[in-house]
Amino acid sequence: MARAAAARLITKIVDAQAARGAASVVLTGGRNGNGLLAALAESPARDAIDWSRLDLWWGDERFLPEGDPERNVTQAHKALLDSVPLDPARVHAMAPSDGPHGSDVEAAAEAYAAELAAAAQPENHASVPAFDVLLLGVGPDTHVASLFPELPGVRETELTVVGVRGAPKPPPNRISLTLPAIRAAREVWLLAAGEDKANAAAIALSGAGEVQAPAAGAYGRSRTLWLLDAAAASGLPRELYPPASP
Ligand SMILES: O=C1O[C@H](COP(=O)(O)O)[C@@H](O)[C@H](O)[C@H]1O
Repeated sequence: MARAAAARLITKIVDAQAARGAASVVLTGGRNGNGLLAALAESPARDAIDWSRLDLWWGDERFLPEGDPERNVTQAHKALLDSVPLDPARVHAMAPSDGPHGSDVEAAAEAYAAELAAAAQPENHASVPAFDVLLLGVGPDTHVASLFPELPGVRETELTVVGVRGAPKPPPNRISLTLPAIRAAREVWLLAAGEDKANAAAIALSGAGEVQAPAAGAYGRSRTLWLLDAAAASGLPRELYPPASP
């Protein structure tokens, strides 16, 4: 799944750069997101990307000190970013808990919302850029980014970025794009690999509400793709399950 998703992402970035001069991708943390980045790092086709014309954003961040090994940005650097010639000014990490906003997670969220708004194209009448691809790892509890079932973040309809407190998965403090910001992306790709994602995929794709199953509320303006391996797809309703190959 990671290799297939990486191949798709390379093509999408190259196409966006050809069409619009630059591409923008929102990264996700977690096992599936980092697996995709590691597969991209290993792919010889990665050289087709003009890395200096790629904007990278994050869908969420674990609010921890700079360089903490559990931060999504730290893991992304290790998996891929340190090995490609990105323009550092185009790598838009969320603030750490020992950064300019200290431990104030709401202030850090507000600052990221301002950075997104400054990069938004006025013609789109949105307060975030029209991301080419927004990646989301689906958690076993159906969370996406740091929007967890029933927590206030998933109910947010005005703000584009929220501070999250009391997340059921450590660490409790996080920063997350909201569903309205996620839905401003041209394409949203949800990644689910492994048996522990089977229930989450089945629930989100069976008509669940987004407050109970945040993954159900994540979709893009032009396209929404669920990229699953066989184990994660094993609980899908029969009509969604791909026909067996001959
Ligand atoms: O904590 C997080 O978890 C989710 C999913 O992670 P996984 O390891 O279960 O694949 C991830 O999407 C999110 O970005 C991250 O902060």
